[in-house]
Amino acid sequence: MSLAMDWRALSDGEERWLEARDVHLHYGERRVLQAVNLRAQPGRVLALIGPNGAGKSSLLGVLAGALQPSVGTATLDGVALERWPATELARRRAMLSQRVQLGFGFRAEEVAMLGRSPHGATSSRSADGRIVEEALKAAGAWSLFGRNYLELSGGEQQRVQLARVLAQIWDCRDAPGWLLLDEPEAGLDIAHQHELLAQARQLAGQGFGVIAVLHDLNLAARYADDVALLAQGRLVRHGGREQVLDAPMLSKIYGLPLACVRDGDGRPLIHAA
Ligand SMILES: Nc1ncnc2c1ncn2[C@@H]1O[C@H](COP(=O)(O)OP(=O)(O)OP(=O)(O)O)[C@@H](O)[C@H]1O
Repeated sequence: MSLAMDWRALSDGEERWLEARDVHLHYGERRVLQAVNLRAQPGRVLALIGPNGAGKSSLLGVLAGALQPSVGTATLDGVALERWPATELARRRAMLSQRVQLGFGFRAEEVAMLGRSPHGATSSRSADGRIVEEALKAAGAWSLFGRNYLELSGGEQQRVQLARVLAQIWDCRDAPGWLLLDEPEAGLDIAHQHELLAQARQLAGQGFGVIAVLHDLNLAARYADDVALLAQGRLVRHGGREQVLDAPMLSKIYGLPLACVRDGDGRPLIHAA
């Protein structure tokens, strides 16, 4: 994989992060997020965890610029997301949503090519074709080349969608790209779950910022650098995975007795006690 990351040469003083600043979000009368302050750093994987309905997808939507907070703001590089030109923002961050419906029988590579649409004026067809090939390979979807998307299994479709979002931010050059994943492991078998998150880790190693909503605490323990725990719309804890994946705290938040053991590499493994 070849990714140019000239942004590393930028001065340390630059605000190169994705941030929620005092974010409140309401759906009508329903209060979904309250006073959330969260800063995600490029080069790291941040897992958003918490019970059903805690507000994880909503927060991801705010950080993607897809949802406008009722109060507060989300910023990229210190600039409010709503002030970013749509095309510029699309080149910098890509979001893999939980359920992506497609009405047409596109082939897998055509779906991945949709990720290149924000680059129309600045990228050649041959460059786009090469990037789509690399993205399909990175997403474990190269074997699906030529297949009708509507005839793929849910997990196969998920891998093609991952290729689409990878293709969207593949060639970020001037600043770190951001990959926002909403329950990316849903519908994937265990091998592909680990493959996807290993890929996310690899991208973080190359300077991308990755934020993933994860229900599986052990995937978070294995692949995340940082973890943000949400409950009832509030950010309960945010920090390194060792700090946040704390069995007593998680037991309280999830309402289930949980215990923590260590795997052979010393990483926490959370299980029902
Ligand atoms: N479009 C909407 N209209 C009204 N309420 C909504 C809407 N979307 C989400 N909600 C509500 O907002 C709250 C937070 O939802 P959200 O999907 O962000 O939670 P979550 O932590 O991602 O949940 P899950 O783990 O179940 O996916 C829930 O109570 C949900 O019912």
